[in-house]
Amino acid sequence: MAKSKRVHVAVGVIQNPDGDVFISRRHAHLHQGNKWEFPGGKVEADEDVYQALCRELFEECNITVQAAAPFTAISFDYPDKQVLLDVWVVTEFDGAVRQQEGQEWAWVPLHQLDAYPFPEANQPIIERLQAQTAR
Ligand SMILES: Nc1nc2c([nH]c(=O)n2[C@H]2C[C@H](O)[C@@H](COP(=O)(O)OP(=O)(O)OP(=O)(O)O)O2)c(=O)[nH]1
Ligand SMILES: [Mg+2]
Repeated sequence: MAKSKRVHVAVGVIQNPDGDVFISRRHAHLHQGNKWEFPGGKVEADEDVYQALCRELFEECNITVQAAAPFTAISFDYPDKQVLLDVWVVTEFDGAVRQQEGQEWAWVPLHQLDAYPFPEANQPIIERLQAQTAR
């Protein structure tokens, strides 16, 4: 399949002061439905990935991102879709995180992320987050 078919997705890792990560459960009818996800969505034609991250996190979580750092990028081929997950750690934001799209949500300690079924592409993201805080 042509490389141009790959969907570029901005993904945000949002942590609270305890280090717990905010995740939501994808609606059943969507691609990778019922799996848990980090907030985010597709980069639109008129924006760069950081703009997409800010827009998606406002739309989905009601926060205004003030600063974020690139964390990792995962290119993954599902049988039905090719994605590039452009993952950022949100380091500063205004507002209180609130799921805006009726999805189930949770704040989860890093070591408990394995208990939540994520899309296959997320596995290296989760491992890397957990490795950072392993002691
Ligand atoms: N947001 C997000 N998407 C993920 C993750 N892991 C993963 O494989 N994906 C995939 C699922 C989808 O194919 C794609 C993101 O699409 P999306 O449905 O969230 O896009 P969007 O928010 O722009 O939604 P829409 O406007 O198309 O309704 O990336 C993840 O952790 N977070
Ligand atoms: Mg989304």
